[in-house]
Amino acid sequence: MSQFKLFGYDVYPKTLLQVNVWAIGRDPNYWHNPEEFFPERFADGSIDFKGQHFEFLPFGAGRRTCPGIHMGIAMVELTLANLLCCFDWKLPDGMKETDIDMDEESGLTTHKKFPLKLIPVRYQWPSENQT
Ligand code: HEM
Repeated sequence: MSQFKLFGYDVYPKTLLQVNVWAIGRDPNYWHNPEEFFPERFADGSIDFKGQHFEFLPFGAGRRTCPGIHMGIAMVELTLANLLCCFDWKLPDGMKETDIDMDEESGLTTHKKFPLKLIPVRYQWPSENQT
């Protein structure tokens, strides 16, 4: 790769560029209330996570995109689906939804700063009540 200019900056061969996808994913020019935890924002939209929509790149994009994308999605979906299918979830006594702290820990991967504490209540399938 030869030297080129990007937004007025000279980029030299062998320069390591890091794309700040964290900031892109919170850019108010592209996201309504970006800091709000609102997964429903994806429900009716056309934006997905496969690297074609540059405002949302959890798996990167292009030639170095994550090769484990399908395994990653399967693991997350399977785990979440089982947790939601087998249990109802309630907050500990005295805690409200607005008390949930969504702050993040910084690091190579993002973790919640304070663990989510929920109480699982085993879901009773209608067929289990039949004797
Ligand atoms: C939800 C789960 C996962 C997420 C969010 C994720 C995310 C990412 C991201 C953002 C990158 C960097 C892409 C880039 O530089 O543009 C990456 C790279 C990579 N991921 Fe994943 N990943 C996940 C699961 C997995 C799994 C399950 C595997 C393997 C079994 C895997 C293997 C890799 C490898 C080998 C790379 C380096 C690719 C390269 O540099 O050419 N990932 N991943």
